[in-house]
Amino acid sequence: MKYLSDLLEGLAFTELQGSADVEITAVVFDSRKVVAGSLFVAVRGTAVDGHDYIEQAVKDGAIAVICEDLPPHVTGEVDFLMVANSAEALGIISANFYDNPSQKLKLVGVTGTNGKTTTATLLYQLFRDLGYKCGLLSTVENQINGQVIPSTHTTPDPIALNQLLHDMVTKSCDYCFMEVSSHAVAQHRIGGLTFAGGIFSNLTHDHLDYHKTFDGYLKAKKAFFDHLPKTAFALTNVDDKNGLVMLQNTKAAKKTYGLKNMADFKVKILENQFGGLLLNVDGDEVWFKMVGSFNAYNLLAVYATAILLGQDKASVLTSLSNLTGAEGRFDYVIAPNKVIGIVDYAHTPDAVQNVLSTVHDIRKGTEQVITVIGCGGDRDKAKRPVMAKTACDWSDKVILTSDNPRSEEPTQIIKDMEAGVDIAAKRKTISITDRHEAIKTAVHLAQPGDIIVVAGKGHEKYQDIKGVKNHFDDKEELINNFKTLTN
Ligand SMILES: CC(=O)N[C@H]1[C@@H](OP(=O)(O)OP(=O)(O)OC[C@H]2O[C@@H](n3ccc(=O)[nH]c3=O)[C@H](O)[C@@H]2O)O[C@H](CO)[C@@H](O)[C@@H]1O[C@H](C)C(=O)N[C@@H](C)C(=O)N[C@H](CCC(=O)O)C(=O)O
Ligand SMILES: Nc1ncnc2c1ncn2[C@@H]1O[C@H](COP(=O)(O)OP(=O)(O)OP(=O)(O)O)[C@@H](O)[C@H]1O
Ligand SMILES: N[C@H](CCC[C@H](N)C(=O)O)C(=O)O
Ligand SMILES: [Mg+2]
Repeated sequence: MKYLSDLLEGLAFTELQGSADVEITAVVFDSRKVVAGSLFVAVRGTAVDGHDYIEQAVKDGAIAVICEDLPPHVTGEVDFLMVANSAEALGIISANFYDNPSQKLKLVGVTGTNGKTTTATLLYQLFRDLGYKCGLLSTVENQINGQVIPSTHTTPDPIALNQLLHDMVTKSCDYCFMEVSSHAVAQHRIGGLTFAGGIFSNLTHDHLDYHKTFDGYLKAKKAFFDHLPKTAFALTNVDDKNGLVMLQNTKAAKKTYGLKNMADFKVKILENQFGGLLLNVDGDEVWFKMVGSFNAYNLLAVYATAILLGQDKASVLTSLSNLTGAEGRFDYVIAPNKVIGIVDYAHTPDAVQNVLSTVHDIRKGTEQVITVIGCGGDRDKAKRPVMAKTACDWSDKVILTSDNPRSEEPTQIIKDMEAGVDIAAKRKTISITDRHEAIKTAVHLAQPGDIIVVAGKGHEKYQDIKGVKNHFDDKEELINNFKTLTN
């Protein structure tokens, strides 16, 4: 049983109208989810303002409201609590409602443009392998000790987040590894959480539709480190241009990792093949199953985190060497005629460049690289021509197609991509709007030994067209088309 007064710990409010001595049955920030006895938190969003729904929330049974401005006319016995920032208050209230679960386990957050899911998933797999009970919050899925809970966001909203952490504590988890998206930092979804550590992977072009400028995007990521407590560690990639910027104002213990620059944790790539990576990790040579130099960074970040969390080096390296990471990341299938199909979640210019340069580095000889790629609708338009150009720079043939068009016209998104393709590159490019047809065409163009890279959707099992999510699975498409080939 929770009273409003129990939820106010650590919350700075400017005014309370009412007694705070009321029992709260649920905390909600969406009026459509109000039940009798709810505390409704009115949040200003990107599309609408939650303050416009206070009246509706009260009609539906909310008995207390947190807001930045009082509504003009609300009738009934309702407590009002005024705050400077409702989104920030929602984080603190949610944590209090679930008895601050992040303080009862070790919570480690991973932020950066690319590599969050891979790093968080590897950490979860590693620590379970080392014998700990763990939770995972990721783009692909959430997990509590092997129990899968579908995920809707990279970082859930504060209520869902604290509820999941509370379930992890109930199930005796020692650790939780989570992704921290820039949207989540900007919207205070992680407000009220206590982190044991924060990891930064890299910062490249993405989400400028939301953050407007690269500097705005950088500041959102940096704010995560600015708010880490003294007791935490802040681990950054020194090879990234902004790696050290992230740590400028943190109170946490500063730690670095890198392949090129001086760092607390260092790795050297000795071999990079389809079969995996041979790395020298702080003096020890170890083979890993993960492919590509970008995964050397992910593996190093995971290794450094495990050491910072007090784990034994030999056990960590033994376990890590067997792990394969998250679904849909450099995930490959081989056809009867030896065509290789790679599904990868590369949906930023940097990720496309990384996956294709890795393929370039590890292919044996003159095999063609055929890339199938699209860009998401209702997302950063500036990355479209750059992703298409990068695909052309690193491939022998490129099929431009649809990703998740969402509310946009698929042909227009492809036109935006085509703008990045110069006249010389046009000759090796085809545009096919239907992603099924695009993958089928790639398979039919491929000669034995050729490599098809299907980029952008990775683990996703749907394609969102005009708000309807139709079943779609890149790997399944490759496998089905491969079945039509003979050896
Ligand atoms: C752009 C964005 O991030 N939007 C997120 C945001 O919603 P919003 O600000 O648009 O909300 P809104 O519709 O304007 O509503 C404002 C407020 O009014 C309330 N409301 C609204 C209508 C109503 O009838 N009653 C009511 O009370 C809403 O509940 C909300 O509190 O807050 C919501 C609750 O947390 C999120 O679900 C929603 O994610 C949308 C669905 C989304 O697609 N987000 C993506 C871009 C995202 O967050 N992606 C990142 C990953 C990015 C990466 O790859 O790095 C992620 O963490 O998943
Ligand atoms: N450390 C890295 N540096 C650069 N690119 C990477 C790195 N790790 C993975 N990638 C590329 O980025 C893609 C996405 O990786 P991953 O899912 O781990 O990132 P993410 O940060 O979780 O992405 P999202 O923000 O969409 O959840 C991979 O499929 C791969 O192409
Ligand atoms: N977390 C990323 C996912 C992009 C995946 C890609 N398939 C797309 O739909 O754009 C985003 O919200 O930008
Ligand atoms: Mg992710």
